[in-house]
Amino acid sequence: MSGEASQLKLSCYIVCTSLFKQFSLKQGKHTWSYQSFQQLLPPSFHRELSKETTSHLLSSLSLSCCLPGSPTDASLAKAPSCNELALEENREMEKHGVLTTEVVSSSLSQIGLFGSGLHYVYHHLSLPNRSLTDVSILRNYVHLQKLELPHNKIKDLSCVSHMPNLVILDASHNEIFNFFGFQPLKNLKEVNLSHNHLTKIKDLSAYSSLSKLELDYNRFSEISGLEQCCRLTHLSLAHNKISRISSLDSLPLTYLCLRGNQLERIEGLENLKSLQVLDLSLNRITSLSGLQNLCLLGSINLEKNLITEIQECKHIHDLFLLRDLNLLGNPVQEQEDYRMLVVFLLQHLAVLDQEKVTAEEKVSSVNKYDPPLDVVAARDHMTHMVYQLMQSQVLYDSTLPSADSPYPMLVLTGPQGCGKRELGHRLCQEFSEYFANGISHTTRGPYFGEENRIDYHFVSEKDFQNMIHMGKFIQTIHYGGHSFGLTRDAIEDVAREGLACCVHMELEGVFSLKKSYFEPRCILLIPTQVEKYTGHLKRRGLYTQAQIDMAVSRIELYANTNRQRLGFFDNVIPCDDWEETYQTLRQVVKGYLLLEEQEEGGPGSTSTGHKPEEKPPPTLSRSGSGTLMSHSARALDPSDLSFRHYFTRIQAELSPQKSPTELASIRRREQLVREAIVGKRPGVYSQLFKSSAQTTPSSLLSHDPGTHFSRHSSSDESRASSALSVPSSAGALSGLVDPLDASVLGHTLGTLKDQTSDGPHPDTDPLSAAVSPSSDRHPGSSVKLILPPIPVRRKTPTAPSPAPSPKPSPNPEAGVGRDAKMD
Ligand SMILES: Nc1ncnc2c1ncn2[C@@H]1O[C@H](COP(=O)(O)OP(=O)(O)OP(=O)(O)O)[C@@H](O)[C@H]1O
Repeated sequence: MSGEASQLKLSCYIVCTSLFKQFSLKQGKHTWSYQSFQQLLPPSFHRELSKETTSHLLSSLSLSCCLPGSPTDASLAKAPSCNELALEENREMEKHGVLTTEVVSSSLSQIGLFGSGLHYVYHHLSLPNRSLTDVSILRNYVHLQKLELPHNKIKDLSCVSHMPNLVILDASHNEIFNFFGFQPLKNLKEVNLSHNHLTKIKDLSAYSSLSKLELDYNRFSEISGLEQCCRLTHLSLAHNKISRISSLDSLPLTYLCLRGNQLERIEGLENLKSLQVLDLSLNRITSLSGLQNLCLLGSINLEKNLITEIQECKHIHDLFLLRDLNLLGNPVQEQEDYRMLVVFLLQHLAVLDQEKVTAEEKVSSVNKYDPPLDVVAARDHMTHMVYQLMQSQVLYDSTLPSADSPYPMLVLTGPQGCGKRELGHRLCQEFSEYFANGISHTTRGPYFGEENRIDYHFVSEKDFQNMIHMGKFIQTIHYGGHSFGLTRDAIEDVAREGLACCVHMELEGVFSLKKSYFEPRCILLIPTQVEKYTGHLKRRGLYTQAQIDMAVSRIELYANTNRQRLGFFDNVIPCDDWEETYQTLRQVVKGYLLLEEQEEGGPGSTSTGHKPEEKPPPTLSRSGSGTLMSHSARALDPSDLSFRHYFTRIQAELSPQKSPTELASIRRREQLVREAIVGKRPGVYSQLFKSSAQTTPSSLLSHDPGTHFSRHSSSDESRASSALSVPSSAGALSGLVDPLDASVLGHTLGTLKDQTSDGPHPDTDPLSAAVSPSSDRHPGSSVKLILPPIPVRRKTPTAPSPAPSPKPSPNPEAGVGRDAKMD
């Protein structure tokens, strides 16, 4: 048959069937003759529609037909009486739930699909809610593709065996006992047998096209027989009696519903890599374990189960496509902060417990449970500002911020135990004319060999809290279960000596300190050989494994900060070898102090190179109580020009370099001040002087938010310029110190971690090569150095030596708890 001819036949077929439907609706059962059938067709079809075709069409539509040669047209005359009888009979059958051809005829529909020249007819029979018990007549409807028989009383579906083209079958809400009680149909894709009386899933391997299977509200107690359904993507077995998930392992399921069963654990789903929607509501599940591999999962319904722990969410923490989670009706909901914690743990969620997760919820959960460093610092800073403002105001004259150069501070930062404290002490000892330690307070007890007011001010938690409420602190942090904080008095003590303050602290402390009006120089000391660093921490014998892990994990935090915040650290120094680190550090500091050339200046110059007339007042002494004996009377004496020069110089040297814009601004302001003083232009500055003369001490403190902002905006600029100046300041070290390339550090740290299993190779280690100063190793640096916890000389300062190298502790016991530096 040519393509054109077959197309024509198909068209005839569509027309015939629709005519048939019209007539059967109007006239009940008819007996059709070939002629009468032809009369109904448009003339264009007459030639093409042969007797055979007509016969075939009519029989396939279950029409009783009278073709020429068999019963004649004359028989039509008798038809009405036959019909009446038949109608009566049909009514009787319908009463007993038997499906009749009339009912089928009235419900049958064909949907013609036309597209790109392809004509296709889709046979659809829908008979819902008819109280049907017997549908055996359907065996004649071999062309059916979609059969819907829901809400009837059907027990037997064997007629379906005669429908080789059937694609969709809905026999839900019936009385079927026999699971798939019909012959395998290779085209069958979707089957709904929900709400029946099925008890056992039989082997469905012959139903090779099956993709959707709904078996809710039956009596299944186990899942089986589906193993070979290699196209099954949608499976629903809600409200059965299933107590174990099994036999689903190899299926390409994207949707699985096991709502309302008797499941106690999630199992057997590990390999359902395509699963996107999972409904396990109304079960007895206690843990989310078993879901961790389902990386395409977007929706999980666990409503009304027995999940009690929020920590269970860790099992689905890495499901990055998960958007919808329902834990309504689980005991876990009773827990405090439940919603915020879940939102925090599952940041990708868009809907939790049927309620949209807002961006605000996500931000506040992060700020609460894992606040970014900026947030921690801002909170800390705000707390201390508020408490300070609540006190009667004291004028801290020594550290009072000046318009041009802030009070000089040097911060050594890096992960715990990286040696920054000892390095700071040694630095203050060597450069005692410039620096003294700013001593923090802590609530932790002293380690063996540590001394109160030298290593820390050791205080109780209660005292620490009182001090916070008294507005004593500039910044505090909570680290390793203890509180640490730097007081304004600690800095003021140093400043009154006319010295710059050197402090050591963790990264959060630096962030917080930088929020205050202080603009510290900040040096990052970072371990680059993780194994060596870990070994060093272990040897100290002070830390638990968890503390060591935390310290090690924070290396990445420092490296990231260095990578992401250009200029945050003024210098980065690897600290794998204590002696080398110190040599690098002192060179960096000498670079800050511009001491290089003067040191080379010949026999007349001092160890640190400053000119005799610029030397500050005599070396520091301590009172018996351990506090610094103040020289502040002399130091702050405005008539003492030598100090003023010295102090201004230190300030200038330690403060970050000014950008051309800042310098221009300063010059403009100086000009205005000069003019105001000589009475030339009584402009803005005379007003400023007037108001500042009238200001209360509190407004003189930089707590004034306005002051803060203006200073910070300028300080940001200057910090940016200081960032740019890092290479140049390192360059000033005549090639001794290579400024660390942040990207190299980040990269090499990663590489290093990979290498740790093989153990570090200090000599060939590319990381060491990348970050270590280009200077040769200090003589003796390979010797295992044993430092006393506190260098003895720090307590009774003597004249600084050029490069005091750490010596073994005179008291061997002093080394306990503070073992050799990283060798
Ligand atoms: N005021 C402060 N602000 C922020 N961090 C601080 C402060 N004081 C101390 N720290 C830091 O807290 C961490 C814990 O201090 P602790 O004295 O217990 O460390 P440690 O074990 O002695 O190691 P380290 O040798 O690094 O000081 C250290 O990294 C320390 O530098």
